[in-house]
Amino acid sequence: MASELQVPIIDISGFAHGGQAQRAAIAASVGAAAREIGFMQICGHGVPDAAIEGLKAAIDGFFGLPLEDKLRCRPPSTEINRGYTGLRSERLSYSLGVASPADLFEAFNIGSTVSQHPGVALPAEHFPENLWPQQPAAFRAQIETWFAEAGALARRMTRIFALALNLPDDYFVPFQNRSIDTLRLNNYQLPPGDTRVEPGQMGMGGHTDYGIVTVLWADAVSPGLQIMDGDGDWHDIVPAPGAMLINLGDMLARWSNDRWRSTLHRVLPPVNGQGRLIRRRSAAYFHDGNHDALVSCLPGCADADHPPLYPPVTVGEHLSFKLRGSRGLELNPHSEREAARLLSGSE
Ligand SMILES: O=C(O)CCC(=O)C(=O)O
Ligand SMILES: [Fe+2]
Repeated sequence: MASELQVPIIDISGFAHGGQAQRAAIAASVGAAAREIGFMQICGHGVPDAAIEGLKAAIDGFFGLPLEDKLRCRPPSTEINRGYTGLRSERLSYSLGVASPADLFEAFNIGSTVSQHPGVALPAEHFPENLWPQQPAAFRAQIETWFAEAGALARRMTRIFALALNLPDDYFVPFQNRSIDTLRLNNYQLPPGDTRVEPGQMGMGGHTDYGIVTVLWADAVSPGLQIMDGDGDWHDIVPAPGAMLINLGDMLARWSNDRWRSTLHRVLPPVNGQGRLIRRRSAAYFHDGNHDALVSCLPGCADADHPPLYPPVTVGEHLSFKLRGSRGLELNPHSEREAARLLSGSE
């Protein structure tokens, strides 16, 4: 049985304008959560309630459309991480090279585009234009507001991370000033009467997030999100009222040589123990870093007893392998460490 794990709640409101001691105390709490769990709940995050209400309305409005309207927002190929992806079309565990049945979520993806960076040469594959639906009318404005708020919070977190790693607070800026950022709106909802769940099938299969940091808004619905601890046991996570979940991605695990965790997580199928359908929503903002940022072990995170665990990789290469797995359904052969953790975990 999965038990609930206390994910620390950290108030970061004093970070922007607080004194040195206050900033150091916040960085110490964030560093401890990054080391011990890889997930934290942030309050004092500065994201207005109205932006959260707008996000929820946009999710409800879009996913409530008839299927044929949603299918009109599908990208021309799975290589384009934009627009609508239907139920049972992705398999997140493939991003780690682990086979599983198709995931029981539908999603809508939005991201940074080439046109937002005029005069900068960026690879179109990582910055495709967005595929906005015509309806609901307010969707685009609500989602663009959320994208800006979550992106600002992600960048605020990277300053705190830098201090917690004994680096200047702007250390990560050269790795993130043209960052590939994507927002995935997730809707875990089976159509009425369709309670088919295959053995091992998940709402979203076990995976780590691919980039630097994820800002996750999620419904306080359980069973839902689970994270794996260091012993391979899964724990239910329900966000505290008003808190935003923050989890570290693979880039911070690689930079820190696994001192910090890119925690495995998954979402259980949207059906409760009695076979009743339960709906759950989430919005994951992935702050992934510049496509050409070369990520290798940070100074101070390796020594004779702790040699670097990962070869250097660019953000762009890493994302391509991961997305070819989860979206293209080609098992990723480059994630042995994380795959071994997923396979050794409890059911
Ligand atoms: O739905 C959730 O709570 C988690 C979503 C997630 O892990 C993701 O989109 O990467
Ligand atoms: Fe995730």
